[in-house]
Amino acid sequence: MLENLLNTIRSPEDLREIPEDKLPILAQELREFIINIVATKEGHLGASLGVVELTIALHYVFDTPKDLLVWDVGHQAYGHKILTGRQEIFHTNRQLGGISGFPKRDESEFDTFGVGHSSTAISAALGMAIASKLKGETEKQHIAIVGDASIASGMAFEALNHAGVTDTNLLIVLNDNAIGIDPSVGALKNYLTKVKTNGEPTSDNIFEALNLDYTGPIDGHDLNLVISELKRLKNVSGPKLLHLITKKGKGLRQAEENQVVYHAPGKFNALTGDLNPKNENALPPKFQDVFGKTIVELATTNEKIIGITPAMPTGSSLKFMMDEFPDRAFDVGIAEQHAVTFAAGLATQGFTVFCNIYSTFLQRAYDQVIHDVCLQKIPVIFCLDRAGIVGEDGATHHGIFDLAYLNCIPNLIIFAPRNAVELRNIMYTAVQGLELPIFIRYPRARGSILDWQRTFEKIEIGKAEILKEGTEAVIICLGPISKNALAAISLLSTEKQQTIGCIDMRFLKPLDETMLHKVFNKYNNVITLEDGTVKGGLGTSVVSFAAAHNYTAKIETLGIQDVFPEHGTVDELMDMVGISIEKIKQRLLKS
Ligand SMILES: Cc1ncc(C[n+]2csc(CCOP(=O)(O)OP(=O)(O)O)c2C)c(N)n1
Ligand SMILES: CC(=O)[C@@H](O)[C@H](O)COP(=O)(O)O
Ligand SMILES: [Mg+2]
Repeated sequence: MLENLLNTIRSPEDLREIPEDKLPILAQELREFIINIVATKEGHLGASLGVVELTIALHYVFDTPKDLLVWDVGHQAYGHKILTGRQEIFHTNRQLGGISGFPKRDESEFDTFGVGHSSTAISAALGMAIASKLKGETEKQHIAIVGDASIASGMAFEALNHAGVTDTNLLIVLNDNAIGIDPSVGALKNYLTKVKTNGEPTSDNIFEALNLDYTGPIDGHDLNLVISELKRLKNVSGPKLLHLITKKGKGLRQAEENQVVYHAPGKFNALTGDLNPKNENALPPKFQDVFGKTIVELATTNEKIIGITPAMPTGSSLKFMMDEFPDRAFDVGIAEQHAVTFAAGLATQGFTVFCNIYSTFLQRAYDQVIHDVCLQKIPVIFCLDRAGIVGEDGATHHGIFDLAYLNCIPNLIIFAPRNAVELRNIMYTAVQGLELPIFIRYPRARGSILDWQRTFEKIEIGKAEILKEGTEAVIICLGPISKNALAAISLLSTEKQQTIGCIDMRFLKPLDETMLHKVFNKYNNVITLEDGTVKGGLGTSVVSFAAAHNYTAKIETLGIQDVFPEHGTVDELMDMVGISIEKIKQRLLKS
């Protein structure tokens, strides 16, 4: 029987007024609240459902916001948001102008650290703990809540290694549900499974070996037990780790049974838990599926082909290859740095390696790209999914920096396929052998071609394509965003349309200089268009080219201008940054 306890909570102070024996009722209400909103507004589901008891217990026991909670990734922090004053606006989660899907410092004083990318929480909380020590705030508690997949990442290990030699009020809560987005992998996962199976820590406890005070494993859904352990640990000095066993998706049958899908299920029926029916058969495929199916097709006839993903088999669709060729497809866990150098190592031994990483997560492995791949001209084939604006995940997840951060590195090729056929053909081309590493970037989107599985054709490296001739002005685009340019042109009067040309550069590197000479010899009005940051990307390259060759055409650069776009739909955000069809049309009317 529910008691509307949740409605009485505007801050954790209200929560602390509730008698402990009533908290399980609150847990049920909080779960229902999350389910009801995510069912219609979408977002991450399973992770937040799994930490409902932990979230209540943390805010019940600790004096938040004075005590500092740091959620790792933050996709599991919906309950935290709801209990910390955001219940009434939670329905705006991940929508334009609404609250962020992740903890964010300028959203609430309870959000102590901005997150989205994984495995940062222990470092951040340790930093806060050392700061408190230096400031003499000896009573202050610092708690990092980190998942089993995220703790296996290099950054988390680095932080554990440091934490173990400090004398700080640091508590690491390991929320172990044995899964990331996809099932967790690796030797640490096997170790944690052993600990769980035995029901007690092994004699060679890995955390104790790192000098952490280890407690667990305990049932993370036993609210009273979690509360009593947190109360006890509050009085234990030094760095400590509490190992909780939880179930991702807890409380919604389908989410418990199908944890991968219900990580972020889209819309579903809040009462039954069933996913809303989708008819995707008649739609062109997502770029990720073109990658996933094409790599299987290529690997079927070429046993040198290897596929790698750092923890995103489903999101990247490498799972198709993992099912078909398990010996040649690797999920290395949340380990982007390792994925890049591992790929390079394999490639030195004659393998043809596809390393698929979301554009935003490749930021983690920048040194590996420079030092382990490009400097040595190792021809790894990188597929950067989720390039450009990704939508509701927002600022932490947009893949808008890759063009700029790759453009300045020597010895690489950067290609943006305009459609599924080009993605397929560049993968085929890369398998034939390239002298340099290639970075193939594509968006979180569907293509536009239904019959995309055509006979493979080789793509000429560094060749741009004229999509439309004009007379006065030209839009120089990069890859899929050319769709917006062509659509914008088509909205103009027939006469105006004839004046505007459109070119898809396709390759940011090598830049098709022959094409650019033609452009600057023909047009006085040049517009560049990209779905990444202009600074350092296509816009910068075209401006530099013009300057180097003394061309005097007027150049305007459309793209993301020195801002972090927030969350919203892709269309809304493209409009805000000036690269939607409508905004391009408005710009063309001025040409
Ligand atoms: C650096 C980085 N790589 C990949 C991701 C994508 N990602 C988000 S959540 C997640 C799984 C996290 O698993 P875990 O830490 O066990 O938390 P759970 O979802 O099980 O609560 C992954 C791989 C990310 N956010 N950051
Ligand atoms: C929290 C996180 O980083 C992932 O869950 C991410 O939201 C996945 O993005 P896609 O939905 O684009 O696969
Ligand atoms: Mg997990």
